[in-house]
Amino acid sequence: MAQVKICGLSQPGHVAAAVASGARYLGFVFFARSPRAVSPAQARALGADVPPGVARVGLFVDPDDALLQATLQQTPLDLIQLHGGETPARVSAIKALTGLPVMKAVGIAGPEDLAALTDHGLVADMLLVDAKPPRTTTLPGGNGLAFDWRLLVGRRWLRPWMLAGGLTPDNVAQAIRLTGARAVDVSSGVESAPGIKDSDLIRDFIRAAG
Ligand SMILES: O=C(O)c1ccccc1NCC(=O)[C@H](O)[C@H](O)COP(=O)(O)O
Repeated sequence: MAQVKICGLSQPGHVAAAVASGARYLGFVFFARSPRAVSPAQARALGADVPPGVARVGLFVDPDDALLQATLQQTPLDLIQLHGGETPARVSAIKALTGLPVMKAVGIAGPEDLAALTDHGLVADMLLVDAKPPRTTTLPGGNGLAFDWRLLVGRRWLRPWMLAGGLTPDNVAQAIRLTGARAVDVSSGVESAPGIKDSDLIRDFIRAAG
């Protein structure tokens, strides 16, 4: 079974549904422009009763040190997800600053984007292989768009990786079969409206990834 990360959680009932269905990672978005953004206090409450073995992931977009420190003072996190234009050097600095493992998201639109996975694989603890956002959006992720999964066939990186981008309960099994992903990440595909998670879709997604 592929491990599942449910990203952009903001309601306790959806956290409970994700945990009960077997999610291994819960994503909390600390990016003000996102419809899924939560405050550190909200994230702390959402993650308070998470059982051992389920990781609380804090998602940031080009955060400065002050934001990271202020968030971590208020919210226990197990993994930092970086979803902006962070360089490998910045990833390394954030690991040192926070003392937490870092998952670096890399947007893929074509073969020319794959080299960034190799570069980030030298420093990040995990890689998130996501669709490159379209120029028309202000959101660096969570756009519900897939990329051509065939680009990943036969590729290997130094670090564990998750597949993301446009995954749904209907296509996740095929995506896993084609790419060999051992972990998958979803946001829009388990929502009934933009930013609104749906417990039934969360359950269906995790079952389909199994
Ligand atoms: O979800 C957001 O609102 C978001 C905002 C800013 C940066 C990243 C964001 N989400 C990133 C994720 O981890 C998503 O799960 C990933 O991009 C896949 O999203 P989707 O295609 O909607 O499943």
